[in-house]
Amino acid sequence: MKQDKLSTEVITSSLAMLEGWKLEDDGVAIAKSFRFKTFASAFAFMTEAAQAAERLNHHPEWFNVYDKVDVRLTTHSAGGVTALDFRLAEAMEKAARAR
Ligand SMILES: C[C@H](O)[C@H](O)[C@H]1CNC2=NC(N)=NC(=O)C2=N1
Repeated sequence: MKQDKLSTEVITSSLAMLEGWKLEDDGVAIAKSFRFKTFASAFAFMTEAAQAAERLNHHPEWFNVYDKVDVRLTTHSAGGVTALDFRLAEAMEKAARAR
């Protein structure tokens, strides 16, 4: 399904409902740095997030070092932030809460 780029207003109000997510790169992406207790927890989070990404057919850019996972979400085909980025962000919040 073709995703439309969200307006800055919609992005800002959607971000207000998510803990710790920020607009990045002049509004092209949303990002969060997750911190876990151990590498095992961080990797379990990544496994669950990867399964959500496959279900949504929407994939994160991320970088893991030990207990930290830096996530950047953008919709490559739209060149900006779409509703899919927020659906994946919500799935990641749920996965992080389960750790
Ligand atoms: C062919 C496939 O549907 C596309 O390449 C999907 C896969 N995952 C994706 N993930 C993200 N973040 N942006 C995309 O544009 C995108 N496109």
